Amino acid sequence: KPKWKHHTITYMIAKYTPDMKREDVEKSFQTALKMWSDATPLKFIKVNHGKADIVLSFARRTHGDFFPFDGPRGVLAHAFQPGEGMGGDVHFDEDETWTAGSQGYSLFAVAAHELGHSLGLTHSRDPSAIMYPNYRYRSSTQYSLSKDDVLGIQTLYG
Ligand SMILES: CC(C)C[C@H](C(=O)NO)C(=O)N[C@@H](CC(N)=O)C(=O)NCc1cccc(N)c1
Ligand SMILES: [Ca+2]
Ligand SMILES: [Zn+2]
Ligand SMILES: [Zn+2]
Repeated sequence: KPKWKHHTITYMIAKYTPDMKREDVEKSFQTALKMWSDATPLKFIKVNHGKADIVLSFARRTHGDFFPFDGPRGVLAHAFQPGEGMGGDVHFDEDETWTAGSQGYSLFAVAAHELGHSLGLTHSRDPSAIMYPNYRYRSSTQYSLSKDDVLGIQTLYG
């Protein structure tokens, strides 16, 4: 199972969404990353240019990989498992409405799920897990990883 060999992982926001304020995009990613770093020895460092392990961006339809997005709804985002180049990167479908509130899709909730993939996790059958395949709105305040998520991530980086 692919995983990051180093425990300090860099991330970069290559493109923002016009749906949200920049600081809300950054806060959504920061909160999602903190959930995973709280359950592991991993540390996440934001870099603003150059190389990064995890590159986060928004795109619609065909966008330079073999996984074109599908317009509104359906696929919301995808992430590549740990590795060189595109490994770890996350793409969010710009044809969705991204939000820090509750109208549209919660960028925090989707980022938390996608970053699980970026760290090496696959989908879970546990409906309470963030790695469950289907989206469920979660506000970033009263939200934590399920036992299944913690078990999964600690198997990789425990
Ligand atoms: C086959 C994959 C490319 C599907 C894609 C996904 O799982 N990305 O990680 C995806 O966007 N799945 C949707 C399925 C759906 N529209 O309900 C999803 O919401 N995944 C993100 C998500 C967000 C928050 C929580 C959970 N459990 C899942
Ligand atoms: Ca879509
Ligand atoms: Zn993509
Ligand atoms: Zn997924």
